[in-house]
Amino acid sequence: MISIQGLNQFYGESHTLWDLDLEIQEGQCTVLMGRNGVGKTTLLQCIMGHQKVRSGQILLQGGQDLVKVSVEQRPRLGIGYVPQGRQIFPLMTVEENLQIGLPVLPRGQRKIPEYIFDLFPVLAQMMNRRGGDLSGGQQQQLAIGRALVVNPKLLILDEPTEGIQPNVVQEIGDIIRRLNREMGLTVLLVEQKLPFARKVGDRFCLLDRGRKVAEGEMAQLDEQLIKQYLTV
Ligand SMILES: Nc1ncnc2c1ncn2[C@@H]1O[C@H](COP(=O)(O)OP(=O)(O)OP(=O)(O)O)[C@@H](O)[C@H]1O
Repeated sequence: MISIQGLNQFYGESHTLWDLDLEIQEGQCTVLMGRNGVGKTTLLQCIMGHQKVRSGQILLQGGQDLVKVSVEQRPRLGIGYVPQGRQIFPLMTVEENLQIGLPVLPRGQRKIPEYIFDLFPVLAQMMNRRGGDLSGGQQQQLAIGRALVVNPKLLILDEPTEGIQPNVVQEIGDIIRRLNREMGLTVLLVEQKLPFARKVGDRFCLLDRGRKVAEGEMAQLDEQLIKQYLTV
């Protein structure tokens, strides 16, 4: 679905991503893992166009290079993004937060899809409440709902369980699995919690200091890799 080839990224003089290659396979849920500060968020931001890439390619199926596509165009290519920290607009209502993605859709199709309310009934109940009044878990559901408004084929999530109560974490895991396995969305997510990664992920990719150090089927993520690259 997406083929990342030879990606290098810098913050000023600081070389952050090094010659990164990664294949995001269609229909799979890939979990990007690694300790704090290894470059996971930066990689997602490069895919979304929020960070500039120094060299390398991010190829879509069909060969289009995302690096050459403007930030505004990327959601139109079927990519939904749930950023770290959710980025809900606190003074806007739930409905207005959801509507933000609508201009991406062709005229005549600019309607919040009903299935979003089937997935997250709480959003239907709280349509007129302000985003800032929602709990952390509800805001995360809103952030995922907002990303789904553009009818993505690829859903990218940056630490969707960060700062969320355990019962809601479970619910969000179930929803990501449904989106991936029942509705066929390809998923790429950053996740630090190992049980959650194992539950939702088909594949893992481990980063260390901006380089890919291991990848494979989730079952191949063994104790040695965990000790070497994940435990602190
Ligand atoms: N806007 C920025 N300007 C300069 N340096 C940055 C910027 N954002 C991140 N960095 C640095 O780049 C490196 C990679 O950060 P990044 O946030 O991508 O890592 P991460 O693996 O997502 O970490 P975390 O798990 O803590 O979110 C870190 O050393 C970080 O300090």
